[in-house]
Amino acid sequence: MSVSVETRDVSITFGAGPTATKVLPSVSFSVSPGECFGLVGESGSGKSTVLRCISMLTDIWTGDILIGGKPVREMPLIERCRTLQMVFQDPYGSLHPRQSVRTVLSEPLVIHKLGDREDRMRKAIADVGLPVSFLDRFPHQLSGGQRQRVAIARALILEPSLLLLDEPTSALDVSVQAEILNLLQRLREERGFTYIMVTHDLAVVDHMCDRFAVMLHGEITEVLPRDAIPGNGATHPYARELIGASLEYESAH
Ligand SMILES: Nc1ncnc2c1ncn2[C@@H]1O[C@H](COP(=O)(O)OP(=O)(O)OP(=O)(O)O)[C@@H](O)[C@H]1O
Repeated sequence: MSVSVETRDVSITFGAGPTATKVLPSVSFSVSPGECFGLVGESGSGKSTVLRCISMLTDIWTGDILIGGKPVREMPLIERCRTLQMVFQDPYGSLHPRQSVRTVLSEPLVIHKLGDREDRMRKAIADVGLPVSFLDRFPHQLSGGQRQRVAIARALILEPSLLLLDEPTSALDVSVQAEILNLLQRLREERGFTYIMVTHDLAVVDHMCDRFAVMLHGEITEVLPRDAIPGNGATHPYARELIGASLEYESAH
């Protein structure tokens, strides 16, 4: 259940005329099947936009995005949903307050006309470490970490190969962040998922990612292996500065 991802010269401009903003001038990177690839960089550098392009949440980009060698634009919606899923930062905003966990998890199964719904939902909820009784809970009856587990279960229920993770732990308490990262790590080991993970936290990259791209003003300055973090092996000045600041912060805490 692994898939490769390739972006080639992906570019996106929001707006038109004098207010047009080129948010991504040209982004190219490759992710191997089963790899966890991080996207880091300052706020507004375009990290989430890259995920939105890959997932086709926005489709006004130019260039090529291939998933398992197939252009994502040519994938029918149904196939795309069963290949890739996204997990967002804010588990409060991403779950409908009036929908029970059962409704949240059953919706994709109904849309995709999949059978054995109860079994699939029970498996998904157990896979994210929650009791089956939680299927009958509503979001307000869940903690932030439990909500994020439900959001991950929703992403898993169609058994995708690629998860796009947009700061999946940054809205959570520090103690809960590690639990969610460990859950994501375990799921990747068990299922061989490919992950592309946006984060502003290099400690998260160090914990989770095989390689990571450092973005600045919509461009990738450098792609580095995780083990470039401890000795600050970056060569681009901005990437060196980012890693240096993170190492300084870590040593002071
Ligand atoms: N739909 C849109 N219309 C206009 N501008 C947009 C749109 N979406 C994103 N942008 C702009 O694109 C830039 C990049 O945004 P993006 O959310 O990708 O950055 P980011 O690196 O993920 O930031 P953060 O870490 O703060 O989430 C920002 O300047 C943002 O204002």
